[in-house]
Formats: sequence, structure tokens, C-alpha cells
Amino acid sequence: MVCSKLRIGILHARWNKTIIDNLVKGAVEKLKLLNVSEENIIIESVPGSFELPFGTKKFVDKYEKLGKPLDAVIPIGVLIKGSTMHFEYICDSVTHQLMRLNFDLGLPVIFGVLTCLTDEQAEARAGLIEGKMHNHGEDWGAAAVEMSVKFE
Ligand SMILES: O=c1[nH]c(NC[C@H](O)[C@H](O)[C@H](O)CO)c([N+](=O)[O-])c(=O)[nH]1
Repeated sequence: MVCSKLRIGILHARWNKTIIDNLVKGAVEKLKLLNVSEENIIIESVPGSFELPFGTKKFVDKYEKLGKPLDAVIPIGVLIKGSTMHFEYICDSVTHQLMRLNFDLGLPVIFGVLTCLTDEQAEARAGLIEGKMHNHGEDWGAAAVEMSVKFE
């Protein structure tokens, strides 16, 4: 399939907005660099990372029903450890459920969730700290395109 025909969904959580916004920007820019047309990059949001698995299923089903099926979806979230075990429970459950959705939905569900111990770790992985790491959103955009066309 030609990349320009791909329809890629991005579903992002709204916690840690500055970091999220840069991750989404990185994914969108990479998708466009790989010739995915802007009107075929569909962006929606959910309250937090815990809502990503169920939100992803609803998102995919919505566009299926509209007759505009997605070729891949990139759930994006930023989880940063606090002083309780909340972080661990959300990271573990969200990771497992997003992995499962690849098989349940039969389309690539890219793991776009940062699970960080500090704000700085998350900022670095969103390309927000000069000279430290790169914007992981770019990797997720590239993975979405590759997995949409691979094995076709
Ligand atoms: O996306 C996040 N959601 C977070 N919590 C909200 C959670 O994802 C749900 O939206 C909420 O529990 C309601 O279901 C976070 N923390 O609690 O730290 C976080 O760091 N990141």
C-alpha cells in the first residue's frame, strides 16, 4: 500500500500536556515525512493513560463504522512516577492491554506510552531537553507506517 493512502490514528492522553504535545508533534512530523497525507492523520484524546486501551478500541471502531478504517493507531501517554504505587499499576495494566489490542483489533497498535521515574526523563524522551535523547514520537510514527505496510 502506498504510504499516502495510509490512515493513521493518534490517540493521546491529556496528562503532562507539554510533553504530550511534543510527542504528538514528533509523530505527526514523521508520518508526514513518510508521505502520510495530513487529512489521513486523525488525532483524538482521552483524559489519561489509563483510558488509552478502551479509548483505542472505541477510536478504531468509530472509524471502521464511518467507512474510514485506520491502518494503525498510536496511543500516546506520559506516566510519571509519584509517591504511591498508582504509577506501577497503570503502567502494567495499560501496557498489557495495548499489546493485547494488536491481536484483538488485528491492526498495529504502537506502544507510545512513556513510563518515567522523573519529569526530566519524560522531557528528554519528548525531545524537550537540548542534546539529550530524541523525540520518541518520531519512532512511533515510523513504526506505525512500517507495521501498516509490512507483510502486505
Ligand atoms: O496519563 C497519565 N495519567 C495519570 N493518571 C490518570 C489516569 O490515567 C486516569 O485518567 C484516571 O485514573 C481516571 O481513570 C497519571 N498519574 O496519575 O500520575 C500520569 O502520570 N499520567
